Amino acid sequence: MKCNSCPDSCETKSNKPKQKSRRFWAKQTTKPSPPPSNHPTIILVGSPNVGKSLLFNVLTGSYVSVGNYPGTTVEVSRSHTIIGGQTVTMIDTPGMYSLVSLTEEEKFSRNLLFTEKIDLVIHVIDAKNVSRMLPLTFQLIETQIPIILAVNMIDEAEKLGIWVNEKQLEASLGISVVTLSAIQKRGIQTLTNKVANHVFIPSLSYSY
Ligand SMILES: Nc1nc2c(ncn2[C@@H]2O[C@H](COP(=O)(O)OP(=O)(O)OP(=O)(O)O)[C@@H](O)[C@H]2O)c(=O)[nH]1
Ligand SMILES: [Mg+2]
Repeated sequence: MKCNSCPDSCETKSNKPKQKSRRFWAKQTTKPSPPPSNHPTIILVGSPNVGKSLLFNVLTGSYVSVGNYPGTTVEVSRSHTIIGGQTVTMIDTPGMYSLVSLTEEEKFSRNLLFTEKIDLVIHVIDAKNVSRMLPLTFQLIETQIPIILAVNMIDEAEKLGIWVNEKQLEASLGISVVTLSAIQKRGIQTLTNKVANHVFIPSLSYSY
């Protein structure tokens, strides 16, 4: 559209090239689900900026972007890895605060839980803000998909004098809990042991 009061080169509102919003980008790049494989599927979910992608990289040896700001991940990443001697499919997701989702990214993550055959959810939370992140844990428990609560960033929490009692949390929530630091690779072996127990020896898992 031409602007009547300015030279031709003027960019009126409607002439301006439209920028791709992050939501648009997320919509376009999230790949459709691949055909179902026989491997157990494990999905990493949680609020933005809690370390899901770094944990995904540590667990799978892949490289997906990690950044110190919420919303780094805008597309779903998948990778195969060996846990307990067997192949599993691991999925990294955009951050979400709630299953009652509002943003496009949150909807992607939530929909994956209900459209794919998920064998285990790893809910990643920040050890510095456990109580703030538990509402999503409760919502995930309600889905009845087996769940492990991964309390990440214990290195930062410890510096602040915050100590997360894994056993106490397990007892009060009735689910497996692992405290870890993805950046220091602490707690990773405990996590993979618990993942293997859930996925390959379901009788050893918690029942809700
Ligand atoms: N100190 C510390 N930093 C961590 C740890 N895990 C992740 N981080 C840092 O936290 C920031 C966020 O990590 P990401 O893996 O991008 O977080 P995310 O949950 O994938 O974030 P979104 O993609 O926005 O949902 C990065 O700067 C990581 O290096 C940890 O255990 N300790
Ligand atoms: Mg991420």
